[in-house]
Amino acid sequence: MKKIALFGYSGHAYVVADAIKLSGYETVGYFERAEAHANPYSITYLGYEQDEQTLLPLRTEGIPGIVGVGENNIRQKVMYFLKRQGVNCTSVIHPSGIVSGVATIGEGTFVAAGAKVNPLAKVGAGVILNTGCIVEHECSIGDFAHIAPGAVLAGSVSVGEGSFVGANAVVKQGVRIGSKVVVGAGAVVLKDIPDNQTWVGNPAKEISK
Ligand SMILES: CC(=O)SCCNC(=O)CCNC(=O)[C@H](O)C(C)(C)COP(=O)(O)OP(=O)(O)OC[C@H]1O[C@@H](n2cnc3c(N)ncnc32)[C@H](O)[C@@H]1OP(=O)(O)O
Repeated sequence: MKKIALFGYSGHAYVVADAIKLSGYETVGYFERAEAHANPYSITYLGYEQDEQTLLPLRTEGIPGIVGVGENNIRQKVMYFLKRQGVNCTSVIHPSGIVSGVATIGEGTFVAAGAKVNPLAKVGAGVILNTGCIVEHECSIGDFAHIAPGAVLAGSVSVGEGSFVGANAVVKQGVRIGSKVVVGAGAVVLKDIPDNQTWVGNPAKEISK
């Protein structure tokens, strides 16, 4: 059975833990700053990844990890740290997630239950494709982005690095969303969005942060 380590153990990490279990991996344990009070998956606590030696068993045995942190910046920082420490991240796809055979998914990317990734989509590293989202044909999603539950990206949409597309948002075909953008829940995005902006509503418009 393939082994994997989980980084983070709350909220989003529970969703990842569920998918890991259903995907037939053996979770060797979780890493967190301190042992979690709740342990719904009865996973062994392996320590804080920043403490020397805690990652040694993963390095020695070549066991990959996945970072179960919803916040894009933090997920990126932890993944970069792990890479520097010689620990690779791997993607996890829930058994009910559907990824086209001609789509690509980067390392450490999580595809949640019911998410669909259609042909020729290119999904970067450390991305969250959350529950039931749709990434249509030829979309391009930058590293460390998060497509929230139920969001729909129509054909050939691009989403920049570190951007967040909120729950049930809809993005019209061909629209280009920049980096570090926030699209609010339920937004309907009809126009390109420059980097670092927050857009909400239908039709979506910018709000100042
Ligand atoms: C598994 C998971 O849980 S994944 C996470 C899923 N969560 C989501 O999708 C939530 C996404 N977040 C949002 O939609 C947030 O409201 C944000 C990020 C867009 C804005 O949050 P904030 O910066 O805190 O803005 P704030 O709540 O102060 O609202 C600012 C204004 O925008 C409006 N607004 C905020 N969000 C939305 C929205 N989604 N749609 C329409 N209007 C909105 C507010 O009503 C407010 O308007 P007002 O100034 O006229 O009163």
